[in-house]
Amino acid sequence: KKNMQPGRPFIVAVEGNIGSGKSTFLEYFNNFEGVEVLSEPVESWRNLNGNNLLGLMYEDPKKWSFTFQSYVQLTMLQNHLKPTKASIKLMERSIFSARYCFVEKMKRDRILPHSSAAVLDAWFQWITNSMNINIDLIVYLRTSPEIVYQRIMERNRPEEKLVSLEYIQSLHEIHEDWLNNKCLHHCPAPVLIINADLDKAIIQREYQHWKSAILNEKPSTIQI
Ligand SMILES: Cc1cc2cn([C@H]3C[C@H](O)[C@@H](CO)O3)c(=O)nc2[nH]1
Repeated sequence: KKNMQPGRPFIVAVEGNIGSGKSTFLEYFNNFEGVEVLSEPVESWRNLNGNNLLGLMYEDPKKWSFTFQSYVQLTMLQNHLKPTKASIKLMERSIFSARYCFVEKMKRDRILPHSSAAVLDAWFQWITNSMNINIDLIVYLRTSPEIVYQRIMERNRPEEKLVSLEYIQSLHEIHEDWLNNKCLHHCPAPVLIINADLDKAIIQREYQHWKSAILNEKPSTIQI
């Protein structure tokens, strides 16, 4: 699938649960020429003028989820709009997973009051309707909750020590609803599902197999 407007890069969003191997995926494709990788701005979430919004959110979700997700939405928008000379822009997550996965989850858990969710949604609707937030392909790193939970514990990110298996399981279900079960919500692009339970060493073969579709190298004969 060639991207429509000449001069605009082919934009890929890598989606998946916490610990699903997005960084590993991005590191692999970062080596190819013409590719610009935009990682999730976790460091900004950890330090906005001295405030660790990520930490606050995990410590007291009811109090800080709106603040955190509001800033996430801004930083993801900045990534979407960031100009690039590269022909392929690989983004870690997107403004869509912010809205349809994480905010959705917090709404369902009643962590976000409807009033706060409504404000986040008003921003999301205005942004996505008034700007060109284009994505040409979503790569869904599909995992089993138990496996990624194990990886999260081993990775040992300080803010994530409070993450429960239940949280990971429901985030998995939400990703499945969004990207695997006939796209319950608005799916902004075709979805390529990769089995990301595979071990780091083996999964490189999977990346290699899908490389031409991910890098838009030739009209992909693969029906996604
Ligand atoms: C778009 C988006 C990414 C994202 C990440 N996170 C959390 C999950 C991980 O613990 C950490 C880094 O992805 O941030 C979140 O709570 N809400 C998010 N929204």
